[in-house]
Amino acid sequence: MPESDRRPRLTPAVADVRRAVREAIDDLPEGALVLVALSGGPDSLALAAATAFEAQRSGRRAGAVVVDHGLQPGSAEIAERAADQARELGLDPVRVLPVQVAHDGSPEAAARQARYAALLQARKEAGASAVLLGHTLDDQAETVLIGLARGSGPESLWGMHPRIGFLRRPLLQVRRATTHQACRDQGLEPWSDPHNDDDRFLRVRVRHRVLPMLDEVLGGGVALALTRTADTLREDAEALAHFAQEQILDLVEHAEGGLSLDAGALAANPPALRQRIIRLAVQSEFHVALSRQQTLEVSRLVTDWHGQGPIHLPGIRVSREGRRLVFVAA
Ligand SMILES: Nc1ncnc2c1ncn2[C@@H]1O[C@H](COP(=O)(O)OP(=O)(O)OP(=O)(O)O)[C@@H](O)[C@H]1O
Repeated sequence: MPESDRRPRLTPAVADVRRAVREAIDDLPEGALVLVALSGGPDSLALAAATAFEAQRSGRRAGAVVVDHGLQPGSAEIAERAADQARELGLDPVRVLPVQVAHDGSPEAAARQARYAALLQARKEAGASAVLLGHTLDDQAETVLIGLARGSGPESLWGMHPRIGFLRRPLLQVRRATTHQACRDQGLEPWSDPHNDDDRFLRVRVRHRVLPMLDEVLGGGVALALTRTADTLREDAEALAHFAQEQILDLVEHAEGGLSLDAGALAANPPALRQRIIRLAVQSEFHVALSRQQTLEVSRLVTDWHGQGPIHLPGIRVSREGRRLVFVAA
């Protein structure tokens, strides 16, 4: 490509991606290092270019980590090519990390687990303040839709968190079309992952068939509506989690082999909060995640108690003893 075509141009797409990155790293101190998780695909390549620019502009440092899952022939070359692109963009340090992907269960889940472990380890070793991931608004919409279809509870509808621990996802409000355009505008040539067109993957079918069909039938903007819903749900859920955490400190008493909660105070809470407190108590004491059905059963010992006997959950006995709801290991 002629040198003149590679010169970064400030087009609307480039500006959008840069703005998203600027907002995502705004709270970090001068001199802080951020690492871009770079697959070489268009989303993370656009993210890398914007991060290189924004970090330099604001006196911060930006590096990149490319994980080589070793799952397909030539993966090491693909990873090296992405690393070279990152170096050309001025990112430093740039590391390629080969990982071992476990062979039991779903290969995608195993690859994801190995990737996140490697990214967080790399962050630690480099002393970086954050790792930036290239998930876009379209990825979020797909995640929400898949969660909704699986019926795996409200948590699956929250979508991906914009910030969780050291991980940040600056592009969750940016369309995939924008990152692709930003790459073209800057003369960047992303790697095209053949998996992204492989219809055997549920996510690919949702991307190529379901979302376009929903757009056609329901009118455009479905992806945006899905992500907005996820944001609202997540914010509400975070508020409930906060209140549950706060309340549990007042309601709980620890005892030999378990704990008890003040049933009267628990009953005074709205159902959503009451159920969360029950789940949180069980999770923290017994490391068990109660299903909705189990939680409702326990909740009835609080709101609908007329002397009935204990409930037996796997490894836990729950009973009502006067004003207290008692959980003991069984
Ligand atoms: N091999 C990898 N090395 C480092 N980071 C990765 C790798 N694969 C994915 N990621 C990170 O996770 C994000 C989401 O991954 P996903 O698999 O959905 O994207 P992709 O199709 O590989 O490519 P991209 O999102 O870069 O266009 C990427 O944007 C990137 O930040």
